[in-house]
Order: sequence, then C-alpha cells, then structure tokens
Amino acid sequence: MSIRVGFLGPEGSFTEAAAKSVLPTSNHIPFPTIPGCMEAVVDEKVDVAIVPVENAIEGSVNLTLDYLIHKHTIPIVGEVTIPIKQHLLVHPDRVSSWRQIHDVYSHPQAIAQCHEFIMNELPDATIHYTDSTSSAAKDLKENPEKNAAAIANSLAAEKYGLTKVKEDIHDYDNNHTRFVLLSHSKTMPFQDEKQKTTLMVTLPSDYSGALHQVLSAFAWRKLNLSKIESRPMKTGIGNYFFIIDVEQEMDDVLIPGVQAELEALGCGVRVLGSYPCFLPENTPLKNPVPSK
Ligand SMILES: O=C(O)C(=O)Cc1ccccc1
Repeated sequence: MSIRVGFLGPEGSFTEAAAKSVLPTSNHIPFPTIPGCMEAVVDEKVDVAIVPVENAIEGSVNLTLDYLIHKHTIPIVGEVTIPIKQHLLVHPDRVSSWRQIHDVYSHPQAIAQCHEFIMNELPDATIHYTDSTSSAAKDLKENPEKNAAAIANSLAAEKYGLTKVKEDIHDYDNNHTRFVLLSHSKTMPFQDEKQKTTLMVTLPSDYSGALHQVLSAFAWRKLNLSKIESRPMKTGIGNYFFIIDVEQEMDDVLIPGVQAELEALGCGVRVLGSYPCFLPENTPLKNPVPSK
C-alpha cells in the first residue's frame, strides 16, 4: 500500500510540489491548513505530513515551529528544499487591466517574499492573507467577479485557469523553501547523503552565559550547526525555546554527549528528529559566485 502523504493544499501549492519531489509515488492528500496537516498524522488519517518550515527570504514559518513545539511531538523524519518562484495571477478577463486590481490574495510568506513588487506595482491594492498560495488561486477561479490577483506558482495558474501577468515577482532571486516531513514511522523511502538532527533546548533561568555554554557544548565537539532560532515559550517575555539544527545524524557519542552536558547545566533538551535532507536534482541553494 502506498504511503499517505498529507500536504498543505489545495492542489497547486508549493508544499504539494515539495511532496511530489521527495515522495513521487505516494498517495498525496491535501489539507487546508498547516495545523490541519499535522493533526492528520496524529489522527492517523495520513502516514506523513509535509509542511513548510523556512524560507530563504522570509525566514521561519512560525506556525509550523510553534505547532511542533507546543502542540504535538511528531518526529521530523525528513527535509526537502525546493526553489520558489512567485507569479502574479489573474482571471483571463483581467489580463489587460491587471494594474487596476483592488485586492491581492496569498499566503503571508508569499506576500512577504513579494513585498517590493507589491509596493512598486500595486501600491493601492489591499492585501488579504490566505492559508496557502493555491487556496488564493482557487478562490479567484471560483469568484471571477472579484477585481483581484493571487500570488502563487505556475502549477496553480494551470490548475485554476489563471493567467500569469507578471512572472518571478519575488524580491530576491535565491528563493527556496525548506519543508519538513513529520511522521511516527521512522523510515522514509528516500535517502540522502546529508543528515540533520534538530534539538529543542530551554535554558535555566537567571544563568549568565547560558547560551554561550550551550553553544560551546557543540563547538568543542566540532558539531556544525546550520540554524539556531529562538521562539517564545509563551510563558512571559524573556522565556525562549532554542531550536538548533546540527549537521549530522544522531550518533552514539557526540550528540548524546551534548545532551548530557546541557542537562547537567540545567537545560531542557528534546530531540525533534534526526533525518535525511532531500534536495531535488538541479537545485543550487546559493546564487553562483560572480566570476571576476
Ligand atoms: O502556500 C503554499 O503554496 C505553501 O505551500 C506554503 C508556502 C508559501 C510560500 C512559499 C513557500 C511555501
């Protein structure tokens, strides 16, 4: 039986593209929201959920991080990173009059990735946030009377019969999004050379130099970190969780050693997952260095 993969839908979202790049032969099932997608794993409606976690222009997807930290402890079992190209889509009847549109609909991350474009080209338009880019596109198809545009990808344009009036409207070229796969089943049918382990760390209160000591535990073991992010514990100003990505898989010595050292300092440590990182072919993550 093929794996049931829940993704942030409806069809035509970037998350669907990410899901199909890493698990092409699975049964892909759309869910309207990021929390809904995660709940589907908890309720065993799907075997894996795939949700966006970080964008190269806009940074972390806080809804995903907070849900992972506060609501459900579903292990991260994989990561996939894909290029993101945002386009301005309108109903075919509005192609020649797109500069007169009143409303722009999209996911908050997409709106933020196209902030300069909107400011320069559609300064008077009202912004409306949607649960996904594809739901914005679907809504335009279903309501052709709206004098509006959606920001979404080519798949959504095709799927919902909309016209791309401006292509590649994201403000920076090197636009990528990282998605995580969440599942209670440990093995996923893909492998990659690159592995990561994500830890969530809380610091003891009133302890000077605590974060420095946390980082030292990784540094002297020569464990490379690719990301450190703080999120509020939601218990009061100044209380944070630190989410730390280590560039290696869980082992028997080094990461357990970090964990023991941090716990001895009074920190709380939770392993959110140790997983392979999938990069579809021809996905350079950085702009090429210009030749002299
Ligand atoms: O809304 C989508 O299509 C998503 O999959 C979330 C998202 C939004 C913007 C950039 C990358 C992913």
